[in-house]
Formats: sequence, C-alpha cells, structure tokens
Amino acid sequence: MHGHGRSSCPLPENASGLALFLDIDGTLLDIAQTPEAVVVPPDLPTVLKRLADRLDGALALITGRSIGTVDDLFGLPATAVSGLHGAEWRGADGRTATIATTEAFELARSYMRQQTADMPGVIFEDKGAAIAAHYRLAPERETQVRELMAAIAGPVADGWELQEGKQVVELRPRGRDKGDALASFMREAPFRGRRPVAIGDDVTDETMFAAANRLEGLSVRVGIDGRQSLARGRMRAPSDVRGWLARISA
Ligand SMILES: O=P(O)(O)OC[C@H]1O[C@H](O[C@H]2O[C@H](CO)[C@@H](O)[C@H](O)[C@H]2O)[C@H](O)[C@@H](O)[C@@H]1O
Ligand SMILES: [Mg+2]
Repeated sequence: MHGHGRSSCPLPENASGLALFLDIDGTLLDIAQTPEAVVVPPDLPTVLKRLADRLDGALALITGRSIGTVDDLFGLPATAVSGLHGAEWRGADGRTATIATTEAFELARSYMRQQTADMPGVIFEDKGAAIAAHYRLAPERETQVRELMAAIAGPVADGWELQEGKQVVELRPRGRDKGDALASFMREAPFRGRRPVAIGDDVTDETMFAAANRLEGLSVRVGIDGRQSLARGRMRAPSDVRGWLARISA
C-alpha cells in the first residue's frame, strides 16, 4: 500500500482495477447521536455514482442498514448493496434477495418496541428483518438493553442472532455476514477479476476484512482507537475516506 506522500491514506490514488466495498456508518458517514441524525454530505452521492461508473459498477455498499434505508440516504437505486450485515442483497444487475420474517421474530420485535418505549434515551430501530436497540443517549442502560435483547433472541434463535455494534445491540438474520457478501459480489461481473478494497469501522466489518485479505485485496479500518483488527491499513476518520473517494473519482 502506498500514499503518494499526500496523506497517511494507505490506499492507491488511482481507482483502476479496484472493486470497492464500503461500510456506511462510521466509514462513509460520521457517527451521529441517533440513526436518523446522520448527515450525508451533499456531494457524496455524486462522488459514489461517478466512482461506480468509473469502475463499471464495481462499487458496493455493505452495511448493517436495510437496503431501503440506504436508498433513502443516498438515492442511488442502481448501486450494488448488501444490507442487514450481509443478509440482504442487491447486485450490480439489480437482482435482489431479501429475508422473510417469522411470527417469532415479529413477536420479539413488538415486545422490544414496547419495552424500549419505557426506556428514556434508548432508541428502537426497526429495519424490517432486523431490529436494533441503541443506548448511545443512555449509556447507563447498556446492561438492561443487553439483557433484554439476549432474552428476546432465545425464541428466534433459529434464524436470527445478536450483533454487537457501536453502542447498539442488534438482532439480525443469521447465516450470511459481510464477508460472505463481499465474496459473493467478487464471484460476479463487474467485480470479478478486480482487486477488492474493503473499508469499515466496526466488529461487523471484520468478516469483510478477512474476505478481502483472502482475495489478496486491501482492508482498511477507520478509527485510531487501537482495537485489534484484521484490517491491514488504518484511516483516521470518515472525512479521510470521503476525501480519498473524491480524489480517485475525479
Ligand atoms: O454497517 P454500518 O453501515 O456501519 O451500520 C452499522 C449500524 O449503523 C447505525 O448505527 C450506528 O450509527 C448511528 C448513526 O451514526 C449511531 O447513532 C449508532 O450509535 C451506531 O450504532 C445503524 O443505526 C444500524 O442500523 C447499523 O447496523
Ligand atoms: Mg460501520
């Protein structure tokens, strides 16, 4: 990896031959106090679109958000996406795969919605086939949130599992992770034959880093908190990622 002396960016300054796999929260977007408070910089969708065009479509967003929310945020319905940490899928050709919920999951969702309504500061996020309980605004409730989520996970354990994140506990579909999503994209045009670059910030991105490493690609973790990671490079903050994307898209 090299940075051409312009910054500490551990990535090439030319997009040629790359396939990009980009996490959203904490990577493309700065972390905000709530899921709905994130700010998409006005030029970011244009940069992503220009870059996807330059890469013949070999750019995918791989996120814990649902695909519907990704489209609401970025307005790029032709872009490849994997949502819900690898469970949902939209290929570069527009094919989609979604997850059907079960009665047990629906019960768990409404129970958690009710419980969090009485927990000031705890934000309940309904993502369709996944739910999240955020305690960023009420850190004193972390234990309570963890215990509740663990309790509701039991009855739906066949198809869903708990997922740790940044001041959040999620119940998300079991079976496919972000690494599986990256590997699936890489088996298909327009990704096949390119060098994967995975950029993420959180524990859920570790499988994506491992997959990129296995395919002799590049893996970069955003954040300099010293946490162990399989990523082979580091970037300081989402603004650095956005700066790099803007440069290689120009
Ligand atoms: O895989 P990602 O694209 O990084 O998504 C991971 C989760 O991100 C969101 O939660 C996180 O970001 C919020 C906004 O900055 C923040 O308020 C929250 O504390 C973070 O945990 C999103 O709400 C989740 O659904 C995603 O799974
Ligand atoms: Mg993230």
